[in-house]
Amino acid sequence: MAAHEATVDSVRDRETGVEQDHLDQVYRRLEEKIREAEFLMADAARRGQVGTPGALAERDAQVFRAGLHLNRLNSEFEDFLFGRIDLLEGKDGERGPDGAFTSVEPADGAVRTGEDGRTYAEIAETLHIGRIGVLDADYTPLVIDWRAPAAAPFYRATPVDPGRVVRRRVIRSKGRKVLGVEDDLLRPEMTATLGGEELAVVGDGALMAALGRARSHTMRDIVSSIQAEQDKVIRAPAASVTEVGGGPGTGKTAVALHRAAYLLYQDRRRYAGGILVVSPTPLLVAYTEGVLPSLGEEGQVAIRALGSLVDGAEATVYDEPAVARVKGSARMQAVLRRAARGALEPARPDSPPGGRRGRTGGQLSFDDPEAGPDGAEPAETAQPAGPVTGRLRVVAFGARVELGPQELREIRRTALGATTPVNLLRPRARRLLLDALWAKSGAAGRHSGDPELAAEAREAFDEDISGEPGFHAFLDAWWPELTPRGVLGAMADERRLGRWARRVLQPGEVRRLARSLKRLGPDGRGPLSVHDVALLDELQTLLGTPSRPRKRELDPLEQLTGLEEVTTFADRSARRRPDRAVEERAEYAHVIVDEAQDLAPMQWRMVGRRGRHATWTVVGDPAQSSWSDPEEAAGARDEALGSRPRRRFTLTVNYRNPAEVAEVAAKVLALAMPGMEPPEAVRSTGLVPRFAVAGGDLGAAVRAEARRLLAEVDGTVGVVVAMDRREEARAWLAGLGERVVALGSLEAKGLEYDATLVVSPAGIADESPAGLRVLYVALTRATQRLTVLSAKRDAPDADGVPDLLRE
Ligand SMILES: Nc1ncnc2c1ncn2[C@@H]1O[C@H](COP(=O)(O)OP(=O)(O)OP(=O)(O)O)[C@@H](O)[C@H]1O
Repeated sequence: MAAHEATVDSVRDRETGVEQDHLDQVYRRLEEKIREAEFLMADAARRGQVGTPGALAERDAQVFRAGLHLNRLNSEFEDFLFGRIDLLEGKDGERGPDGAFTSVEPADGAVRTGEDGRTYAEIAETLHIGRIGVLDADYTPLVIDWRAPAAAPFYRATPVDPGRVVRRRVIRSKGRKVLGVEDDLLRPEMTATLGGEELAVVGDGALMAALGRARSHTMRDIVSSIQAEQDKVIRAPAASVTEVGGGPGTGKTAVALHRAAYLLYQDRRRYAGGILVVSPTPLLVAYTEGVLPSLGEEGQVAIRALGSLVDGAEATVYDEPAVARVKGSARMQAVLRRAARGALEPARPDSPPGGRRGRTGGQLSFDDPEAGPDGAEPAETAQPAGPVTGRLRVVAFGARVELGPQELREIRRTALGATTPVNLLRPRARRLLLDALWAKSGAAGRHSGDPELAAEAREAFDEDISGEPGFHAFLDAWWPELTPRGVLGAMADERRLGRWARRVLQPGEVRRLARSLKRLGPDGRGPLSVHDVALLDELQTLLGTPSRPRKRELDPLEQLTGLEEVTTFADRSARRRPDRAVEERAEYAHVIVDEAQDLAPMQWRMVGRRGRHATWTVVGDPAQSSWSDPEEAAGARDEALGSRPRRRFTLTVNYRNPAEVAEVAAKVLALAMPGMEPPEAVRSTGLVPRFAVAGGDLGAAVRAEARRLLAEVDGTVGVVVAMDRREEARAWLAGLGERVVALGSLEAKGLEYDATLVVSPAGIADESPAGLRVLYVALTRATQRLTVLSAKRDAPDADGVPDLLRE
């Protein structure tokens, strides 16, 4: 036995040494490339001193390329090299651009059958797979980029369909040191030789080793162990819409992120238009945002939480479920459309119209246009008259001309008759006012016989009136520039909101919505919820932004030399905003939606606007949806994705939860979505979930159980409570260290922990109509251990199993 172990160890050491030699060779080559890049930089600097425009432009281009190259080479990734495949001879002898042979099928004579009936073959090609491709000086591939076609067999080959792959090896390394190797034999029946020696096989299960590893608060890439069904999604063609379904832990998020890196590799030029990854929560953004840099991709991908999609807005609060249901509903479109127009009118006679930007109006030479007894629209004219009354008076051609409330109302109605965004209608409104004043002045009649004279007189009239400060002040107050936040703030007035929501929302819904929007304050600047952000985006579209002349401040040196046309890579990098690698774009070339099942209709509209001309990858699991009206959301999703053809994939294996945890979660799935099959858990740990019951002091019980879990696992512990218990739970866990976090049920989405403590399942299930699905999410976060802690309302049995989780 001891002798056998010694042999295994020596094979392992020898094979580790083989890979160490290869990695050393790779680093020698990388060092050469770094020296080349540095030389290019220095050379470019010399050219810069020559100073002719041609030399400067050339310098810039060279510095840009060399800088990019250096950046990539200098970042020493963990697991830079992570894979190797040993291949049979291919059918045709052609090499691809990465230097590897292209054929997938073995050549006819690649495998011999011996007299003993066994099969034999010689390995014809060995490829190493890593995060970026490296060619030797003679163009032989030292490392193949994981996204290159030649790397696909590393992920795709299975014993049933091995193609040319005989042995697949996962190499573990740190910096420049190879730590170990793990092999899979794809043709175990075959005796294969490499350089005359029989192919060695080391270890079993690189995937299992990866899955068993302790978790931290950031997600790792899965580049060395992507599974075949996942690889198909990652490499699916970019065109139109790719939809990916699959239960918890099947790798949907991981696959979506790897797909972003793959698409950039495939067609960098096309995706220079940017890739947007939309995540439901900032916590999930923080958890996932390190994955792309670890794959060597940063610049073109923006990962944004739903509450951070609108420039300048950041959601910091949650709405209670009943309010969220109203704000997220597609019905809000109609309410916002009316609010965007209705907010032009003052709420009260002594206050400016809702949401106006800028000036206060000062001494206005006009009267409140909405006052007067003859309102054709009683709802909008219900404002009592006040210090500002409803008339516009100007002096033209020495005579007073006046427009009364009814005329002004007519003019506004005509101006609003166009579908153009409200703020962009101001010039039209101004023109209509001038038309009306002109007509009323009677001047048109005086020149009726001479159109040329009439046109001249009209021009002079317009100039006169427009030049009057009183006319400007009137226009500013009567048709102010509205802001989305301002309109949202105006909707906090229940009476006005009631008018705008008539026949769309129920009175109870209006009351709840207005109450919630009070948080924004009268100017709309208060804290926003995730759902408010989608409303702001809708309003932005309805209101529009009038164009303003842009001032660009020129560096005095630039003015002298015209040098602003020539910048270096370093200049541009320095100008980049430090907090956001990618400038906020209005639209993207590809949009990836993670946890798509959670998007409310208004959020789909917001995301849809960012991908009107994009290709899409949409990943999600309906069984985990926290949105209460899936049908309404499906309609909005269809609208956002349009008529593009769809390609659908389903991931079937749960890589996160051990079978013991998955079994408990499946009980809730059966209640939440009867008939839906859970994904199959890939491993089992023998660690049965614990059921505990809290006595009188729930906080003490949570703290004690969290302590116990912290002692049992090396990594993280997530404590999931109902949303309204979040603050309390944070206090319960105070001082227990950074490995443990308290999460509201909606915040647990997409995350995972070594151990999870789910507190009062019934409390979570009763939170909203989607509560059971939210509970299913909570129960599927653990990679090793799960404890369910019941309170009285959970009606636990003698074993502590709550009512919801019993057979
Ligand atoms: N091929 C793989 N190799 C190693 N780990 C994997 C693999 N596929 C998935 N995992 C791991 O499984 C866990 C779950 O993956 P991920 O979060 O992407 O799943 P998900 O389908 O998005 O889950 P959920 O629907 O619950 O959010 C992660 O830790 C991920 O790294």
